[in-house]
Amino acid sequence: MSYYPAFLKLSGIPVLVIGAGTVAERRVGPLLTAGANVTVVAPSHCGGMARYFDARSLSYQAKQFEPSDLEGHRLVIAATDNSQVNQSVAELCDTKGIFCNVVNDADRGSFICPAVITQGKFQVALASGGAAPVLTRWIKRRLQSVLPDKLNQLQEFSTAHRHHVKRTYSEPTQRRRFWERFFSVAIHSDPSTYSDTYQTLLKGAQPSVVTAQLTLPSENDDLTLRDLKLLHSADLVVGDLDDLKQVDELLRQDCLRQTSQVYLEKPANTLGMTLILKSTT
Ligand SMILES: C[C@@]1(CC(=O)O)C2=NC(=C\c3[nH]c(c(CCC(=O)O)c3CC(=O)O)Cc3[nH]c(c(CC(=O)O)c3CCC(=O)O)/C=C3\N/C(=C\2)[C@@H](CCC(=O)O)[C@]3(C)CC(=O)O)/[C@H]1CCC(=O)O
Ligand SMILES: NC(=O)c1ccc[n+]([C@@H]2O[C@H](COP(=O)([O-])OP(=O)(O)OC[C@H]3O[C@@H](n4cnc5c(N)ncnc54)[C@H](O)[C@@H]3O)[C@@H](O)[C@H]2O)c1
Repeated sequence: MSYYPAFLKLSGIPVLVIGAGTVAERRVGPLLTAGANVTVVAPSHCGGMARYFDARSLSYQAKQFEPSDLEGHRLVIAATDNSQVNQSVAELCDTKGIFCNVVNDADRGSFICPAVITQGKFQVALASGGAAPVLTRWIKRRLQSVLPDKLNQLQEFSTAHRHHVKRTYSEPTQRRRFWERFFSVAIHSDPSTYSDTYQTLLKGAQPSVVTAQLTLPSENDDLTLRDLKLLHSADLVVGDLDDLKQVDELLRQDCLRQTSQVYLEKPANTLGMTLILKSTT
């Protein structure tokens, strides 16, 4: 059995969270952001949970869970530190056809909560089928360091121009190609240049190749987030054999590596290389 991934619309939907510790707190923020009407039931709460108590769509009941608390709820999170309570919540939910997440046992619940990276409307959700949550968290951190930080603006720009592109290109394949070319250039650019790139590509012109000269610290641990992102975005990297070897694991598998003796002057104890970020010809 594998899980079916989906994004839920919870605006105005009553959701019950049982328990008010650190794990319940991690659930409540995203539920409120999604517009759910959240009820939290727990005899005590952690410090972080208190910041949500002023929210109009949250009600906190300082008491132990009782089966009647489930009435009227469409989604339930069993997040107490008592596995027997969590299990009986799950069983009751099963009989009532309510979807239930059990934070201490994926198998007992009917859905699991993924690790999420959010940039505006853009969401990346990750899970390991309940098998390795800490691995999931670790992969999320890795992804965060390589994802461009302007996804939000890129999404807003493409949403605003979607209908125009649809009118310009009647064929879905043409539209997809147009957007792929646009994103491949825009992802490395400042949002102020999106309009120019868009107009240029609409006219059918080829965007120019974007290059970057990097001088990097000799230890990978000292690389900045910007360096990591640039290295990961590169389609072609030109540099000394030794320098290339050192950054090899930070490059994408499909990135071309090219060794060259001729290289820019670099300070001692640094690596140097030329990155071709996107060649669209
Ligand atoms: C991804 C993330 C999302 C989130 O929770 O928001 C998440 N766990 C995270 C972190 C984390 N989890 C644990 C530790 C402490 C390390 C340790 O002590 O072991 C840490 C680290 C930390 O807290 O920093 C321990 C743990 N987790 C579960 C169990 C029970 C079990 O495995 O049986 C135990 C043992 C408990 C015990 O021993 O008592 C179960 C689940 N954890 C899930 C999600 C679901 C499966 C997701 C998947 O498929 O990968 C599921 C099934 C529950 C669910 O669906 O709710 C979040 C990263 C948040 C982020 O960084 O964004
Ligand atoms: N899913 C995850 O990511 C993850 C991570 C770490 C731990 N866990 C598991 O989640 C459980 C909860 O972790 P936590 O750190 O939030 O615990 P916590 O001790 O901080 O909070 C437990 C909460 O449950 C409430 N509670 C206890 N009995 C209750 C009852 N009968 N009715 C209503 N509320 C009740 C307490 O008042 C408290 O608010 C842990 O026991 C652990 O097994 C899950």
